[in-house]
Amino acid sequence: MNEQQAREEMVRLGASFFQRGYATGSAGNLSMRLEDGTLLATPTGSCLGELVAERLSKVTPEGEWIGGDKPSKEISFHRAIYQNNPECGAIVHLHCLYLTALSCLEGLDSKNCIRPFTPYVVMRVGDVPVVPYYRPGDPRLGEDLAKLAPNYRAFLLANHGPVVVGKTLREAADNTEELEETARLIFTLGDRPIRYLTDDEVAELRS
Ligand SMILES: O=C(CO)COP(=O)(O)O
Ligand SMILES: [Zn+2]
Repeated sequence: MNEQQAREEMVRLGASFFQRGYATGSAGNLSMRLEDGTLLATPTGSCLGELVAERLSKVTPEGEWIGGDKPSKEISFHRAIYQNNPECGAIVHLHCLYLTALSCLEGLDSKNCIRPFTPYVVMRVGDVPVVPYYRPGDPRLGEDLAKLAPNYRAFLLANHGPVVVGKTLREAADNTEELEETARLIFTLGDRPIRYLTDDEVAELRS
């Protein structure tokens, strides 16, 4: 995918998230790694429903802003993930309703906040560790994500929302939606006893 195609894909998927209620107001940010290693990211304060291809931010892997509008305040955690996961080609961060609600619960398992009860999360994403709460834009988000990045494809920022990686923006978007639907199932099931997948069932999905 060339740079122009990447820009158009980011605008299209941002609008798709916004139109379907996964993104509201100016919350959330998206990024992609271009073929030459530079990063394309949504500008700070931008509405994902109204992105403009020519105004998307360009940033070097070292963090220098080289084009477009001022990048997201979370660009440092996006960079931290790219630097520590060579397979990562795109990142989605949203404040979508159910995953953000999950991120506000006490007592989450910080190694994996979504104990498997449906197969697709296991097949597409795997375990989802929790990053402790820091204010948006805090450099400690990047420090913690840098350590987790080599081993996971999604993360939940406590009291904030999900961060999901993919080889492509499409893959990161699909995985975000899978996780959001799973969080919705968690709240839909509520206090009813869940039959979680057994260790053998999870192992079969991972193999
Ligand atoms: O989600 C956000 C902060 O966590 C939005 O911030 P930006 O508008 O700077 O991308
Ligand atoms: Zn955020």
